[in-house]
Amino acid sequence: MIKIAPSILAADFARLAEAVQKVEAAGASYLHIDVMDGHFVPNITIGPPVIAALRPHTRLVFDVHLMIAAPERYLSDFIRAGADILTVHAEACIHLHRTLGAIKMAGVRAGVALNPATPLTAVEHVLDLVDLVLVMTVNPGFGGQKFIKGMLPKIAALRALIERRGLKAEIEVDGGINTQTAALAVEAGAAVLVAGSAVFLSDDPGAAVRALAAVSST
Ligand SMILES: O=C(CO)[C@@H](O)[C@H](O)COP(=O)(O)O
Ligand SMILES: [Fe+2]
Repeated sequence: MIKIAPSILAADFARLAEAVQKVEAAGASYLHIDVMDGHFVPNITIGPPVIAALRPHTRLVFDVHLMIAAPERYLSDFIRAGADILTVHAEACIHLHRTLGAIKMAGVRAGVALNPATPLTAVEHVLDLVDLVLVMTVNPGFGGQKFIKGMLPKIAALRALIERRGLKAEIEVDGGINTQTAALAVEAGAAVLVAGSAVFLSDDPGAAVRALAAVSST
């Protein structure tokens, strides 16, 4: 089963609870929350207080994508705020193995993300530690960018590697996902689709979630 993870980056920040309830009712699995610090990426978004404020409004799994430098400094703040999955960038962690171990030790799911230019070898030695690998299909920092098709072979190679090693990590794709690119990503091996603009900039976010789920299962 393919999972849909709407990204609130494209939602109206003044009406987040309402936006989240719409996608939950439409059958979304995860709520993708993009945290940016203005250092690791050239943009600043939200932090733990906004996540904590949203937590009582939904039962969706909070899939927190940390686009921040040295994320190990803030793991406990995000867990306390309500994160269920904490994904750190391989490029942002000097001690990636230690950071992923700390996330698991804290009792939440661990994810590792890869920028488009980062090869799979960067996560080869931590794959057994993670619940999720996030393959960025745009350069992180902004919503509304164009899907990079050159990432499809990377997704396929990751899928093969995970299967060959008998691991359970989910492959999540993030950036430029719409009904067309969703089909390509799923065909390559993705199991979780993040979508911001395609969901929250549409007139009917619930219908957009259902459309993505329908495309990806055909
Ligand atoms: O992490 C990011 C961007 O850095 C994403 O999660 C975006 O929020 C996806 O937005 P769309 O490309 O779907 O508009
Ligand atoms: Fe993201």
